[in-house]
Amino acid sequence: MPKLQVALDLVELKRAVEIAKEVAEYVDLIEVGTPLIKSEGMNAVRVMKKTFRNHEIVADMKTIDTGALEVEMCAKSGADIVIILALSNDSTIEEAIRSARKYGCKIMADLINHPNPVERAKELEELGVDYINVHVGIDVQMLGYDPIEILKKVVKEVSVPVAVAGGLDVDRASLCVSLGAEIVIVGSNIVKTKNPKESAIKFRKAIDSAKPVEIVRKSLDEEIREILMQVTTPNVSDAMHRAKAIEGIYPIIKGKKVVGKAVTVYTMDGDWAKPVEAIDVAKAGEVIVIKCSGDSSAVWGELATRSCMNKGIAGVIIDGAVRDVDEIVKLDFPVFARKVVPNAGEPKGFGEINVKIVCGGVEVNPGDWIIADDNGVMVIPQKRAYEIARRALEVKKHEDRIRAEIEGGKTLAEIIELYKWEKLK
Ligand SMILES: O=C([C@H](O)CO)[C@H](O)[C@H](O)COP(=O)(O)O
Repeated sequence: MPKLQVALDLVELKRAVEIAKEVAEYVDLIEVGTPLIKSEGMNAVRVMKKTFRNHEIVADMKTIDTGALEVEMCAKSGADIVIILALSNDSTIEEAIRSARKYGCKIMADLINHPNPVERAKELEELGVDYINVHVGIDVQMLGYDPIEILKKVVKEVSVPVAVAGGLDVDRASLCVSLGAEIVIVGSNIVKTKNPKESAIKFRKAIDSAKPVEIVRKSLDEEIREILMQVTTPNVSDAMHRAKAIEGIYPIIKGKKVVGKAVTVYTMDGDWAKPVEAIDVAKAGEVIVIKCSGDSSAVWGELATRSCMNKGIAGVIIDGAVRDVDEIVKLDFPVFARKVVPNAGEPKGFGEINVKIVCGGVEVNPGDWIIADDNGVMVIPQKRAYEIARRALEVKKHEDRIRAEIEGGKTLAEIIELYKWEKLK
């Protein structure tokens, strides 16, 4: 039977124990994740062992040196399996194995970031590791990779049990088992969900009735759009290390959300020629972002909005002035602007379409992704759009779980151990 391992990648031990209690019935192995070990040390392993006597406890040390010492520490603290890095020198792996045999635990070698994972897996088997873990780490997952293709190759080459990890969802977990994985490791998609128990039950079912599910990937743009529709501008800002929104630009209609690639416009105060011409340039689902040299006369109004809607444009962001807002509200179309005025300017045709602009202190290039909601307008550089969208989704998942814990009656400071994590001076 395939085994399910929950990876507790948190930094707070109390929360980790609570989540582990919620899911214990449905998982076989409980992993003290690397962040938890770094935050709480061997005490985390001890507490997990004492709390979950019927489970195998895995210490994700990611050891790369002093194999014997690190394995000894973990084994004495109650770990049944210690994860070391396949990238380690052979002597570290051999020392870890010797120590494991002496202190009575098993070694799982993690292929994370190894340049030749299939060859290394064969060597690791020769060296005598007990498990091989085909793993794509969290940062690399954010670039769009998963462990499936490497897993397919590794399972054909080794006979030690193979574990798999790396942002697995229920379908991928099921697929991995059908491909031959014996341990499925799941972190985020159990631990960071609102209801870890429900999520663990879904994974349990999926791996116990594993099927070769076909994973159909959408186009990159479709994936980005789909993810951004699920998150908020605060999630995106957090994912970008608290990046700022376009300053001073807010929605004309509250409760609207805009997601799409930017068609940029530079124009003079009140000169509405280029903004209106941009409607002909933009494709359905795109967002027109207009930088005006001033905001005393409107460059946008009701008729432009109607024209925009005919083309299926997702929204308009104006670093300048708009008018006819009563009509725009009736049309229910998302327009964000710096200022509302009654007077329009003249269509003179100064400016450019699809050039670099700077709106409210933020650079916007054609093709950058825009996400706008009641909090403001965030710009995501095109090159990093997929990664930032994925990271924003992780932020959202983390918040979903914290929200559920607040609903359980705790304070935010308690949950995230705020006082402990204040910067030491
Ligand atoms: O090992 C892990 C990662 O390197 C952080 O320590 C994770 O536990 C592993 O990737 C499983 O978590 P998800 O990828 O979130 O499922």
